[in-house]
Amino acid sequence: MISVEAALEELFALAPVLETETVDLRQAPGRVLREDAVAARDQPPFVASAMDGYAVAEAAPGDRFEVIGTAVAGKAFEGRVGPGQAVRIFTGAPVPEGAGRVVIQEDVTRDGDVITVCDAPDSAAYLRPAGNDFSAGFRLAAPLPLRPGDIALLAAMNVPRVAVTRRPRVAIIATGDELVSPGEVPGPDQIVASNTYGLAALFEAAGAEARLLPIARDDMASLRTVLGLVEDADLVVTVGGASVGDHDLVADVAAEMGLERSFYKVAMRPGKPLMAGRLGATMMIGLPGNPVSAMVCGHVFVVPVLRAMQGLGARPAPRQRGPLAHPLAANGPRAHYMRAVFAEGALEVFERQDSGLLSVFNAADALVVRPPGAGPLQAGDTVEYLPL
Ligand SMILES: Nc1nc2c(c(=O)[nH]1)N[C@H]1C(S)=C(S)[C@@H](COP(=O)(O)OP(=O)(O)OC[C@H]3O[C@@H](n4cnc5c(N)ncnc54)[C@H](O)[C@@H]3O)O[C@H]1N2
Ligand code: MOO
Repeated sequence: MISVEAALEELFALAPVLETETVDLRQAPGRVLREDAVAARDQPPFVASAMDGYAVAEAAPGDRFEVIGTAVAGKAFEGRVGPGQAVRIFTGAPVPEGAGRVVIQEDVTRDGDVITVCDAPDSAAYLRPAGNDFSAGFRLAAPLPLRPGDIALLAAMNVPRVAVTRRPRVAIIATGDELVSPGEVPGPDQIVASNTYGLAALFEAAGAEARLLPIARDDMASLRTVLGLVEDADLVVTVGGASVGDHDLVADVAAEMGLERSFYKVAMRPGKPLMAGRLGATMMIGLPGNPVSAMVCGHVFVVPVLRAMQGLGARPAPRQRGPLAHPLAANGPRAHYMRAVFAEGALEVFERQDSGLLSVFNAADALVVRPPGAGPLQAGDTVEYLPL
């Protein structure tokens, strides 16, 4: 049995960094930028008005100006504003030459082509200098997982296509005679496969392309057949059949198919019977079948692997620190990832930690991490946790 940290190192060693591809900005959200993107021009490219009003050289209370033209967003006023003159201007319009400020329309009265500034005008200039947001040469540095704000910025930079990592292709295999797919009618001894669906969602949120293969039955031939469908996946994730029971066949079949095993069994709870290796060109991770074990291992191991594959570096899932709401007993020899919820800023660890309880996992905001052999804790003590 190896530690969680050692298992992660082994997994990173198995995970290739995938090649890049160029995609349109609309296909880029959630992808990992792999080459710096550079702005070709300033934004705004000209001095722009920040408000609707009148562009003037300068203004004092009671000043009068003759309105000599109009500047709108998309069409500048071609000319100069001289002393005693004003240009009607709208938000986003280029500020005409000679103008030193914009007086907002709320601060003037207008009579025909003459405006008069009120007694106490707003003193702000309401000019946005050229390059106020960013200048030509501004760069978004890779590697970077692209969030909605990055997409907006790239569009403003006039970068229509970006180099991103190809999505990792993950094939997911559920194993077990007891399983049917959601929507099927289970027999009296059967249950509905769940964690593979949750894992597919988790992997997709981490940037992967997830494919659910048919459920493998608890016999070697069926497992062999389904493992044969993995095709061009970068990673195959099996679920269940990983433990010591007579029907836990994944390790045997994978070995027979040429698996070079990196490790089997990790000192953690839940998730002990975790396995990993290389099957031909494909990385393989065997997750335990208990629904919560599979999901916890998805967060702790598979998502960091998917991030590494996308060029984000070999790093464990980021942890945070927070106070406990109540005392916690000493931990055993395996790292314990405990389902917990935030209540008034403190972490409440659920009483029920059985790895079959998806409803509890789903109610959790956090996995409180208890290191192997950690001593008892008091209410208010700080613990590390993985946000969910
Ligand atoms: N004698 C021992 N028994 C067990 C040990 C052990 O060390 N000695 N380990 C326990 C631990 S810890 C876990 S975790 C499980 C892992 O077992 P497997 O990975 O072999 O998983 P299965 O036996 O196939 O299934 C366990 C459980 O999960 C349900 N399951 C499986 N796949 C799915 C799925 N896709 N969706 C929903 N539920 C699924 C399955 O029906 C079982 O109830 O072993 C313990 N036993
Ligand atoms: O590893 Mo098992 O996951 O403790 O339930």
